[in-house]
Amino acid sequence: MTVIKGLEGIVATTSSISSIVDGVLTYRGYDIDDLAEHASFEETAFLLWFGNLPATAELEKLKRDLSDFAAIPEPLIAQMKLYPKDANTMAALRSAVSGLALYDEAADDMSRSANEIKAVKLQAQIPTIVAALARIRQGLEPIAPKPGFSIAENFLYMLRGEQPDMVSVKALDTGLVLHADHELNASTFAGRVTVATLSDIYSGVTSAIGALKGPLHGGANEAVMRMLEEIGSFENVEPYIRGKLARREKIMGFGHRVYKNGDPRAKHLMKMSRELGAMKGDTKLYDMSVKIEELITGQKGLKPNVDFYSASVYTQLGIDRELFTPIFAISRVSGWTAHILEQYEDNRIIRPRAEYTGLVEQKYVPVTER
Ligand SMILES: CC(=O)SCCNC(=O)CCNC(=O)[C@H](O)C(C)(C)COP(=O)(O)OP(=O)(O)OC[C@H]1O[C@@H](n2cnc3c(N)ncnc32)[C@H](O)[C@@H]1OP(=O)(O)O
Ligand SMILES: O=C([O-])CC(=O)C(=O)O
Repeated sequence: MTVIKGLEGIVATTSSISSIVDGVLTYRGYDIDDLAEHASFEETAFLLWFGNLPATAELEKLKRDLSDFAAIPEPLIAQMKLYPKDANTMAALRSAVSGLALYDEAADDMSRSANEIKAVKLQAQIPTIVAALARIRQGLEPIAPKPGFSIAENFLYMLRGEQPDMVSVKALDTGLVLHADHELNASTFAGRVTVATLSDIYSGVTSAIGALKGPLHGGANEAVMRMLEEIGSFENVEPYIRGKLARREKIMGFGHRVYKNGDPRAKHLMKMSRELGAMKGDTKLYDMSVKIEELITGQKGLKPNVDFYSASVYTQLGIDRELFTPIFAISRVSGWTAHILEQYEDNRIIRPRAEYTGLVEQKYVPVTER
């Protein structure tokens, strides 16, 4: 047996949802640069689920469905109020999404049409859950979703309790487009492994949230912000980063399993970070981030990934760092569910092998003789 640690370079499935070839990311054949510039998140989700950009009537129907499904069950809100206020937000999200299944009578209906509806429902309800968790943590009442708002607008509205400004809505919407799917990343793979046992879509998304939480994956965006806070000032960037490199510690938000010459999403987030800073008249976070990039790329040859500049973007939108990875989940649930639907279409249980390296030929000894 040849063991490839971390399955690097192993092709584990075919997929027609997104691809990364020569550093170019596409969703259903559309370049991410084109989508980031022109598409809304709702159009992007439709594209991932159904394989084509929606016509006007299809997009309007999807928006209506997302609005209609956005409310979450009252008993779930009551349960969320019982979670410890200082619980990890991704752990709370993982519990709440698992809980959603209990209130969906069609949770175990494995027909394509029922699963498509559940994909749209999960997409609609996860932003409501994240906003409710954020408010409950602050001792505030959750705010009900507003019909007719986009996902980005509704999320900021439910978080802040007031109509969000259009610059913030556009920035968040673009962020959601950029994070929506990414081939066979760890959380998508976790979701596909789960549903390949013919378990339900809620189980798949719950597994995926658990995998996204880790700091080597989606959790890196929160870790980047923690690092920026620890550094504190532009002047401290260089000594801080040099110290980390000397101790051979990882710098969060840098490096990637697939991209070796840079993540095509990072430049969009970098631009957004610069523009938001300039608009607010405070470019400190952007300037610090650029300096970190200079040092890491110069010294290690590592480039920023999608998580690096998203930290300063979200902070400049007034969002707490505990919500960064949940926001990633708000976007990525579109990709996870597209992959889950694809897995069901042509399923085989995913069950690789392990090379055994443990003890052999052990003889049982009764407990009293050990
Ligand atoms: C949405 C996303 O999931 S994007 C990724 C988010 N994660 C992060 O930003 C966390 C920081 N980055 C990392 O830990 C890694 O680069 C990963 C997890 C993204 C990729 O991991 P792998 O493909 O296994 O790369 P691996 O860890 O083997 O790195 C190769 C070399 O680069 C080094 N390296 C990789 N990333 C970093 C980093 N961020 N800081 C310092 N060194 C790094 C490794 O230490 C290793 O060096 P070595 O060969 O001397 O041991
Ligand atoms: O693909 C990966 O390994 C991680 C990543 O960038 C993502 O999930 O967006």
